[in-house]
Amino acid sequence: MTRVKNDDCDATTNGLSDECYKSWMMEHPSAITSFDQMVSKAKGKSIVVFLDYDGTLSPIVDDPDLAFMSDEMRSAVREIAKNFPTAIISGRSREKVYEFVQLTEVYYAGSHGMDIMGPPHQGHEVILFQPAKDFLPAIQKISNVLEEKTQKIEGALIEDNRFCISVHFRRVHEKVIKLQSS
Ligand SMILES: O=P(O)(O)OC[C@H]1O[C@H](O[C@H]2O[C@H](CO)[C@@H](O)[C@H](O)[C@H]2O)[C@H](O)[C@@H](O)[C@@H]1O
Repeated sequence: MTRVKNDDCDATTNGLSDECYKSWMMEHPSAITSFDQMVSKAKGKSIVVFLDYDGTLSPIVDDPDLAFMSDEMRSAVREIAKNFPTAIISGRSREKVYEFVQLTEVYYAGSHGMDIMGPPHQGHEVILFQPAKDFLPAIQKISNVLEEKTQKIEGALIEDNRFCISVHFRRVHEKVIKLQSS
């Protein structure tokens, strides 16, 4: 198969082309289908596990407040964290992800990494990393503008993720989205 250079693979409104997607998959194969290769490459190396939350540990649902994780999934993550340092990275606020996950033994990176907290480790206190703290007033202003701009759009929802903001349009009718973008 011909490899397509990453520079030639910009995401378009239709997503990546088949060619680009296949090429990307060659470089980033599924851990499930390449499990043996992954294990052999990991030999002698330190392994750290990074997990996404929405759509990975929880199903995608219409209401972001109802994206609950199953007990089975929670147990699986707990088992992973017993064996490897484990982090959950999310666009959500760190507090919200913790509310869903409820595990003290993992690292949480909320707001796309702008709010990182590590578990207490070998007598040390929890690690907290919040590089965008000074920008909170500006982020709040942006949130207010977004609230104002979207309040008349039926189904639109603003989610305050502390160091970043999500504008949800999953429940906005397709016709309204087309109208707004034209
Ligand atoms: O980095 P992630 O943890 O994947 O966060 C990305 C966004 O996830 C959430 O939104 C997505 O899941 C919702 C619940 O299933 C769904 O309703 C929404 O349409 C998805 O985009 C979260 O609510 C956002 O704040 C995150 O940015």
